[in-house]
Amino acid sequence: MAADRRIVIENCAIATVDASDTEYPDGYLVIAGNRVESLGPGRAPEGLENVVRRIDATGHLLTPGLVNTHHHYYQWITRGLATDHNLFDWLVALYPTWARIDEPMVYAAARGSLAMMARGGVTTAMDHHYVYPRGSGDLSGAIIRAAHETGVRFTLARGSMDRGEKDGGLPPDFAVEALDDALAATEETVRRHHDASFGAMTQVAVAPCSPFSVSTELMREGAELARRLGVRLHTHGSETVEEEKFCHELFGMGPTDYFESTGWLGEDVWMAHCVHMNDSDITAFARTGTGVAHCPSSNARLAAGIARVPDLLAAGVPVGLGVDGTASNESGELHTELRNALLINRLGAHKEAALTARQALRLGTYGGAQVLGRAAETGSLEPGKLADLVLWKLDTLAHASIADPVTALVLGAAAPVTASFVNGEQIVADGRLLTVDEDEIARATRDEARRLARIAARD
Ligand SMILES: Nc1nc2[nH]c(O)nc2c(=O)[nH]1
Repeated sequence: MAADRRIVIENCAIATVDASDTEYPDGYLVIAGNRVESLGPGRAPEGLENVVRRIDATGHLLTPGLVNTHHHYYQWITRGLATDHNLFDWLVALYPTWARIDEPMVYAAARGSLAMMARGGVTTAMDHHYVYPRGSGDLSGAIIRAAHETGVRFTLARGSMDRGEKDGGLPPDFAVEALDDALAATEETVRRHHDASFGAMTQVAVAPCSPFSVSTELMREGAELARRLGVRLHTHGSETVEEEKFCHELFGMGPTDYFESTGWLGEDVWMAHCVHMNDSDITAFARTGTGVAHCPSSNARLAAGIARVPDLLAAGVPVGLGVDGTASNESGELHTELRNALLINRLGAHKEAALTARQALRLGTYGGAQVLGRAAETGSLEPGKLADLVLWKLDTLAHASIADPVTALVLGAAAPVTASFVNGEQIVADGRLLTVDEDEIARATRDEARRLARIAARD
């Protein structure tokens, strides 16, 4: 894209989610090339050159694009199973099916997961993929291809499991990789796909799965690998009481102390869930700058509990939002997680003082960019940052009578996306993806879900 091609968006409310939470009830934003050039109250400045498009956004709220910080795309083809289980029982029920996935299945599932999020305003996505059956093909390559086709900014968290049942782990032995294979494949994925430059569309993180599916050696050596290669670290942590018990029994300490002992606290680390954290765990996260991916719907679906998000934020811990895998959050949408984060946290200790609508929007945008290490590039609307942004239609039956647009977005029904831009390129128009064919993806994911179910039933 030529650097000076301009798109002007006018006549909308704007929530910038900058450090001062600046908002304009009626404002404009100018995109130049792939960046936000200017924004403010009233009309755009006169005399701008190379304006290729003007969008009259009357009735809309403009926000930064949403950032998803935790997901497992392959689960798109195992949704709606083991619906009344807690985490460990759910995993034990699903591992045997997951261990049969192959490249076409993972590609289809990734396309489904990405399409669902992108049409709902996600502009930066991630996938924590940790199931790599022997001979299943280039799964990481397939996921990255799907993200590229969808047009979102993307982090692949290259996951791994090497602690099978025979080593006291939860997954069956046939579902895990050998330690050296996992490390070598992770390093190769980083070397092939990670782009460290400003505005990168693809990044890779090192992401062993969870304390009960990964050896202590893989945790330690994974951390060393990530730091040698200069990439981020991601894992599941403190999700359930069962995990806490597992850590005490096997390692003689709770999950946070275990993570610290293996090199897993730091500014380059973010962890999914973090539900069962005591005060000293929260202090350790704050002291080290470790980030959290809060997944309210999944935590409710698996009866994991309520993360202490207000305490994490008060302590200064970076917190973003996560859909989590769609086998534990069948909706697969992130914009509804803003609402769920607010509502679920009000059921916790802080009650009505838990989270405001603006804090929920910040979790889903700037907070997510922070935990993915990309806050200098995306997550807020500021001159010089990447033009990753969403126009939410709020003059609908569902929203028009709510005066405050941020409240309408967060507490109202899921708002339609009129336009979504990544890097200044439009990927959604009137709720439909411009980059991929949603109906074709729906058919492909149905077919691959059926093929996987047949193979799993046969083996
Ligand atoms: N919610 C989830 N938690 C997990 N822990 C683990 O080891 N795997 C998972 C998962 O797929 N979802």
